[in-house]
Amino acid sequence: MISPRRPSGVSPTSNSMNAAQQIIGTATFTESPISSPTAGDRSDRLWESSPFRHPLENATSGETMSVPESHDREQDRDQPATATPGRVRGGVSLDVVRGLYNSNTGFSGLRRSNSSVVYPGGPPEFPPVKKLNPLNKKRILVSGGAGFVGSHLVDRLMLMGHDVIAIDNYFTGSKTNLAHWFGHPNFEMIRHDVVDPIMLEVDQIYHLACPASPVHYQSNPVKTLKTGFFGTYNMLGLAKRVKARFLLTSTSEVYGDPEEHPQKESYWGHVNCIGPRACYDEGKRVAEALTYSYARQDNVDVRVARIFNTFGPRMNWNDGRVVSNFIVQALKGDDITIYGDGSATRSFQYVHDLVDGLIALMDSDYTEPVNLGNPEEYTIKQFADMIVQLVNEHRQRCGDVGKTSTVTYLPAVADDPQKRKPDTTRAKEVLGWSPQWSAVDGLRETVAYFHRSMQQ
Ligand SMILES: O=C(O)[C@H]1O[C@H](OP(=O)(O)OP(=O)(O)OC[C@H]2O[C@@H](n3ccc(=O)[nH]c3=O)[C@H](O)[C@@H]2O)[C@H](O)[C@@H](O)[C@@H]1O
Repeated sequence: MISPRRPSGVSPTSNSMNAAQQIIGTATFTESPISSPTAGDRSDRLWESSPFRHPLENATSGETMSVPESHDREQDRDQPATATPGRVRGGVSLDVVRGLYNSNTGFSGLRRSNSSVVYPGGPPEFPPVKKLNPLNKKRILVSGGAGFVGSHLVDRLMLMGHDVIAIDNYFTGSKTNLAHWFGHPNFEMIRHDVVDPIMLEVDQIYHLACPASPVHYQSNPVKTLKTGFFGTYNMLGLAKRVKARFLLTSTSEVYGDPEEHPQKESYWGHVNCIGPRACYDEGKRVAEALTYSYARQDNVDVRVARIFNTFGPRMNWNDGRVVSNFIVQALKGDDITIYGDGSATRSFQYVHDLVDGLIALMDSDYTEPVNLGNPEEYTIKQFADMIVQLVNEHRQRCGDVGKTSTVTYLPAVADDPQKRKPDTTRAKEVLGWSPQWSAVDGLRETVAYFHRSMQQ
């Protein structure tokens, strides 16, 4: 394990003195929980012990869902994630989190602040953030904060009561994803491209900025490589200067088309360094190399998450990745486009699990790479069948009659990894983290989100 040398007197977990400490010294404050129906229980790990309902028997809504016949549950027996957590990390209510991406949120900060400088309808209404003891309140930078994963991370950190600065160049991110925080005193949004340096005072840096969809990152491969190298270099330089803890969001793509299955963190990978995916895969590999070089040479306090396929609300319709492509195609009744023969495999994790894992990793002492993914593995054909079935069931519930999609096979894409499944033993051991959402359960919410977005 790499153990960066720290200045004496700085504990490994406290990082450097946080911004709040610098301002208010040692005054003591009492933290108050967020004002939600379930407020009062502030355990970060409540979801780990709660007797949650099985996701396929949603007692609240009365909905039931059948597991697609084509998916062999046996293959998941090592990691059955079959619970829908009622809360997510940070003692935050899942209902509050959901409210931030569902249209009927009632949180109208942007609308009201824009209506008039004197707020005729009252002051802006924001989602309920925790009031943190300033000793625990951190100033946190999220690069790529307006993107799909970044915006969910910003939501969570804001609800937990931290000061959050999001930077984004809006190449794939969108201001709309964070509009509910505009004007909040704990939040700042900066248009900035990480390939250029930026000066900020922060305690923690979550470095997410980089397009992740093969369609996007291959559209400008030189820019993708610049983002991988210079973006990470600039964020690490900032971390070094202000002694912030730095977390790199790396990827399962560092394993390339793997010859080891499932993939452990110790696997060095099988990447074609001159292929069409190299701009992303090698960009992330050099980002990891830079990260550990700064740790060894300059004592930067680093964390590295290797993220496996992730999906959820706020994915772009035109993202180009398999989850959004298949859901949009199925909702429209269009053909489901399988590249190749459909035998390639992927393992899909819901975005809330990923955010839980990122925060757990940042707050841990562990400095080596950690896989964050859901080991539930599907062939792409199984996945297509499952999406068609989930979309049909959703439409039936909504009384929305539509054409059922059929599958069409297109030529395989170059260097497409043939199998992918995370070994999450390390995350379980060092973070106490494992996915809480089954793919089916997350997909059900995602299908509902895309359907609502289409109707709007
Ligand atoms: O979703 C992610 O998190 C990952 O997405 C991509 O990796 P990849 O697994 O290739 O993602 P997809 O483009 O979603 O492809 C998954 C599989 O579905 C197939 N696919 C995709 C889209 C489609 O319309 N049809 C289809 O058959 C692909 O050929 C591939 O076999 C990125 O390269 C990763 O960095 C990122 O972490």
